[in-house]
Amino acid sequence: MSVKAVLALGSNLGERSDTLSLAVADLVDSPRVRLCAVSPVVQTKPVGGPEDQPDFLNMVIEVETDFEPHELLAHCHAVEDKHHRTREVRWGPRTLDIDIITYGDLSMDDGTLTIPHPRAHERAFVLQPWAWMDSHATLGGVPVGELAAAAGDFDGLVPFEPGH
Ligand SMILES: Nc1ncnc2c1ncn2[C@@H]1O[C@H](COP(=O)(O)OP(=O)(O)OP(=O)(O)O)[C@@H](O)[C@H]1O
Ligand SMILES: Nc1nc2c(c(=O)[nH]1)N=C(CO)CN2
Repeated sequence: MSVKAVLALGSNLGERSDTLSLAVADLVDSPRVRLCAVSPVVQTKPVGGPEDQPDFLNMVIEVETDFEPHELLAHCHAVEDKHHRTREVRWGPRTLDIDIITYGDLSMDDGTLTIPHPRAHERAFVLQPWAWMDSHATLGGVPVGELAAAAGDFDGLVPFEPGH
């Protein structure tokens, strides 16, 4: 049985825009994942972690998949690893981060995987591109555009214009 899932991607090291494009292609380069929707890319101020790290590019995608949640997480980690993701500093700079935001209407927390993502509701860098991708999307019953506007990092977000 297939389920719709929302994935959030972020990059603040290297060729950020290329990395996001390649990562989307890698994520859907599986017969078990189908791309349904892609958000605009936004440039965002880093939230948490070291203050001197570069700005992020962020985006979200919606996929349809028959991966179980942990299989999908492993698939995301494999794509992160392909793009040389390292894990040294919590919320530190990274070439690529992929988070599972929602998986159908599943709610789970088994210590390794929490769905919906536990910080998504307070992150404009996830919520605003999501609202632009899907104007009807809700999280916890609230329109994601409303959550984005109320998020502390909303003012640090601008549409990304390649070449600027
Ligand atoms: N919904 C989720 N999506 C992705 N990873 C998750 C999720 N829930 C729990 N995790 C766990 O979080 C671990 C750390 O993930 P990661 O290194 O991407 O964190 P982070 O991006 O630095 O911080 P944050 O979790 O705040 O986005 C993963 O290995 C995974 O086991
Ligand atoms: N702007 C921005 N800040 C972050 C991001 C991110 O993707 N964008 N990811 C984090 C950990 O997942 C922590 N902080």
